[in-house]
Parts: sequence; structure tokens; C-alpha cells
Amino acid sequence: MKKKSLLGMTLAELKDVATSLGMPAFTGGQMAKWIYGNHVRTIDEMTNISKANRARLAESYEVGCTAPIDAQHSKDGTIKYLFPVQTTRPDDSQPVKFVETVYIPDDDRATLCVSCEVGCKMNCLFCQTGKQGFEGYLTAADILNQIYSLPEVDKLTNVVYMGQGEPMDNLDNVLRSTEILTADYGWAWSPKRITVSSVGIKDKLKRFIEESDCHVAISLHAPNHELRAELMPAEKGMPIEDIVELLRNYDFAHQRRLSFEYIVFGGVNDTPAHARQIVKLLKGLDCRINLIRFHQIPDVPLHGTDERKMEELRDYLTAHGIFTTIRASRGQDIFAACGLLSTSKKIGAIRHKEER
Ligand SMILES: C[S@@+](CC[C@H](N)C(=O)[O-])C[C@H]1O[C@@H](n2cnc3c(N)ncnc32)[C@H](O)[C@@H]1O
Ligand code: SF4
Repeated sequence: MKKKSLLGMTLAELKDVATSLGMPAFTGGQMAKWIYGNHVRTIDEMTNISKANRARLAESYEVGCTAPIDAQHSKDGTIKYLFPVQTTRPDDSQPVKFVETVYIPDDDRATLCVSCEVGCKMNCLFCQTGKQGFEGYLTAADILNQIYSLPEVDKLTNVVYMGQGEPMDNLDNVLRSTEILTADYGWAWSPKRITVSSVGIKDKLKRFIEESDCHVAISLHAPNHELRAELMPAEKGMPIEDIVELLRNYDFAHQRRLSFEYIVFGGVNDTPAHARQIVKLLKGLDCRINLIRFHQIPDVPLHGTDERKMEELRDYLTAHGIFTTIRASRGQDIFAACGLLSTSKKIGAIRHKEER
């Protein structure tokens, strides 16, 4: 029988595990300390739990951490890891799946871009993960393991949920992972170190904002319904005007930051008229905009705008009260940049590499 992961469990759940096996509830607190405080890899390392209790625990549970099976190094220092994931598959009879995780060192910061799904259902026109299609939801253990088992874990300053998948589509597991990252019994990180990026999904985005204090990033990419619906099918479920109206109800002026991501496509969303629409749409909202260069993917009739237009757009938006930056692309040479992650052909390639 497949053992259950303790990694990814909240304190209350760890206490339930303990009591269900006839141990005192405080053993759950000890487990939390060993896992989230000391990063142990086996139950046997939890030495303040009696040997008999450790053995009983190990009959049905494991810590649940797994090292990455591949790492690709970019010339700019970015590293792309390939992690096996359990996903929410019910048993071991199905093949193991994989996700990519990107480590991005930058002067005094080191950001990890984590995945929350294998592939994605949202099928945005410009995204390689969308082309992969949806293959499974990551468990909270899968999400956290990308941090737990990262060789550079001690250097991390920030985590962004901007890898494969749409966080609102796997909200329970995403919320569980952010709770564990920020709780006192868990990693005790400030929520200001975590940003969750979303296309916006009705009801789910509201729940996320209310149940988490992490920064919010919205993939905007078009300032009106018609154009956004052409680029992003999710727009039909939650139009951008509704997303913005929802966001107006919350405080983004203090601890928590709201940003919008805008890939600038040549001749599609980069004209002065689009710039004016962006200003109108976001008027009065405390937010910033990150302009992103389009990372070309095959068979898509889109191309990035030129540098001059990108800078003009940045300057127009900033002059009209929306602080705007142009995001540096990282790890393009190893296909680690935004929207290029895909694990559909990965396993064959790994086997080929191992055989050589
Ligand atoms: C891959 S998504 C994952 C998070 C979430 N699903 C979302 O769309 O916000 C992270 C960011 O990458 C952007 N992105 C997707 N494809 C891209 C591409 N080909 N070039 C540049 N950015 C891209 C997305 O729009 C989003 O802002
Ligand atoms: S941009 Fe985000 S939501 Fe759209 S397909 Fe890619 S991962 Fe999914």
C-alpha cells in the first residue's frame, strides 16, 4: 500500500495522525518541528518520538520528500529542476508524473518559481504549459517538496507560484501549502515573500484573497474583454472587469501587493489606445504592472513587441500613476522562462540522456 506523506499536512492534521495511532496529540507538534523546522528526510530521524511510535508511524506514513531527478543550468545562473510528483493519483499503478521548478538567483535575492499542476487546463494561446494540456493536480506535499528538496533551499528569499498550472484551479492544495509556509508551526515565512499568480477564476480568486495574505499577481495581457478572451479562454468564465471590481474590495496599499502581468505582443496589445484602456481599467487601484517579453513558442501567430514600444508603454503607464517595470527574462536558453515550462516530452528525453 502506498504510504501517505506527512509533508504537506497542517499541524491539526499531524495531531490527528498521532491520535489515530494511539499517540498523544503533542506528537503531531513534534512531527511538525522535525519536518518544517529541521527538514528531516525520514521518520527515523525524529529522535524525540519513541522508537516504537516511529515504527508504528512508518507502517503507513513517510516524510514524503523526493530529490529532483534532473537539473539544467542556464548561462545566467538560473537552474531548472525536474521533480517527480505524486499528484492526486489514488494508487501506484499509474505512471509517475513530473513538474519543472525554476531557481532564479539575482544579487541579494533568490526566487523559486514553483508549479502547482502537471500541465494546465486554461489553454492560454501564448503558453507552452497550456499546450501540454492538463495531467494532474499537485498535492500540497508535491508543491512544498519543490522547496523542501531544493539544493539551494537555504538561499531562498522568495517563492512565486508562476510555474506550471493555474493556482486557483488547485486552490485547496495551494492554500494548504501557503498556510504551511507562513504558519508559526511551519516555515514561519512572511506572506510578503510569496506571490501567487492567476488568470482569475470566479469564486476561487475571492476565496484565495480572503484566506491568504500572500501577494497577488493577475495575468492581465489585454485591457478589454474581447481581446483578452481571444488570448485567454479563462476570460469567458471571469471577465477582467469583474476581476478588477473584486480586487477593489481589498486593501493592497499596505502589507500586501497587487501586480498585473502584461506580455507585450507586437501589434496586438501594444498601442497607445491599449495603454489608455489599461489606465482606465485600473484607475484608483493600488497596484503595479510588470511588462513581460513574449517568449516565443511554436505554431502561435504572436510575436513580442520591440524594445522601444515596451519602454514607451512603461513610461506612459508610470506617468499616469501606475508604477510599471519591464521584467527581465531569465533562463531562456534552457526553456525556463515564463510560459515555456512543459513536461509532456520530458521523460523520454531524460531516459535518452541517461542511456548516452
Ligand atoms: C505560466 S503562468 C503560471 C501562473 C498562472 N497560471 C498565470 O497564468 O498567471 C506565469 C506567467 O507566465 C506568463 N506566460 C505564459 N506564457 C508566456 C510566454 N510564452 N511568454 C511570456 N510569459 C508567459 C503568464 O501569462 C503568467 O503571467
Ligand atoms: S499562462 Fe497560466 S493559466 Fe494560462 S495556460 Fe499557462 S499556466 Fe495555464
